[in-house]
Amino acid sequence: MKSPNWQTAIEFEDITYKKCDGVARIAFNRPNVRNAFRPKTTSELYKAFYDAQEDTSIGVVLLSAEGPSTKDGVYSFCSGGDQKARGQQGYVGEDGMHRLNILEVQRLIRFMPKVVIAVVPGWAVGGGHSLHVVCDMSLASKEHAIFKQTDADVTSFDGGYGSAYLAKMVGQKKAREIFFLGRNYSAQEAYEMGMVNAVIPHNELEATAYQWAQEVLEKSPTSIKMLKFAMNLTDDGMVGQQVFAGEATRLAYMTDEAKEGRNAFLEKRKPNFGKNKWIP
Ligand SMILES: CC(C)(COP(=O)(O)OP(=O)(O)OC[C@H]1O[C@@H](n2cnc3c(N)ncnc32)[C@H](O)[C@@H]1OP(=O)(O)O)[C@@H](O)C(=O)NCCC(=O)NCCSC(=O)c1cc(O)c2ccccc2c1O
Repeated sequence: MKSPNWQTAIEFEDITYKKCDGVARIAFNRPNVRNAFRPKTTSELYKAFYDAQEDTSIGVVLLSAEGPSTKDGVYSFCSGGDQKARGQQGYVGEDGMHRLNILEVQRLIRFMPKVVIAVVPGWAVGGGHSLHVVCDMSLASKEHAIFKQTDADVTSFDGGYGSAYLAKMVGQKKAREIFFLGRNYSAQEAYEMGMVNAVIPHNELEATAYQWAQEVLEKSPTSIKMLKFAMNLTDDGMVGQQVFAGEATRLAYMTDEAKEGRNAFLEKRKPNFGKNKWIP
């Protein structure tokens, strides 16, 4: 398989954002601080994910990371919120506002009608760990990926997908161990507990992620979207139902029946949905 010819989609400071043949690649680009995110990072992530969501040629997004660190050669996916940017009520951006806007990024990943794959080349820690949890699938570097939850070290707690959804993934006991002890877990251990789809030799990680994306792109876009939303639904309550039902409405709009309903209203007549339309 030929290697992807990535083209920069939008220039950012804290992330890179590229596209190639139906795949978008969004990558953290602060490797010297283990790819910690500050408000600028999260706002750039949001813009990139939103662009990928709106681009009808894109079916899969890879959430990856640049690296390694030029200081010590260590690879990281993301080490969570930048503790230097942390203020009293959140993470403080250039506008002085205190925000927790990584949660908006999480929701975009969760609800976008496309597959998001976390490509974990190194440390996935704190809010960075939660990000891989919320992605649809995770691939991890055999040699360098390390999973760790430090929320309870720094008086933070992702009480949503980062913990409760993780517990659905790895089981209650294991999720509590991950958060309560804050230990390091290798890619293999993460795979064995069910939070990583595959452990990949480091130098094959990006190519494998691109290959997985190409396999997804061969499938029916409608099936993939409805399957993602169906699997989300049971954990997302009424919002999950709303997202799934929104797509069901779109499918209904595409029928002759829906066109007749709309046309009848516009033509100020009674709709004629025809006979024998009550399919069992
Ligand atoms: C990730 C580490 C385990 C790596 O350890 P290692 O020994 O390899 O590296 P160093 O510790 O020496 O780090 C190298 C270099 O990077 C800087 N750095 C690393 N992580 C961060 C960070 N998160 N913020 C700022 N800076 C960071 C470090 O200071 C070094 O800089 P030098 O200048 O000294 O070279 C280890 O680094 C580590 O444990 N990092 C902290 C992990 C952490 O606690 N993250 C925050 C968790 S809370 C969170 O992420 C979070 C954010 C949200 O917005 C939320 C919103 C709503 C709910 C919950 C949220 C949430 O939980």
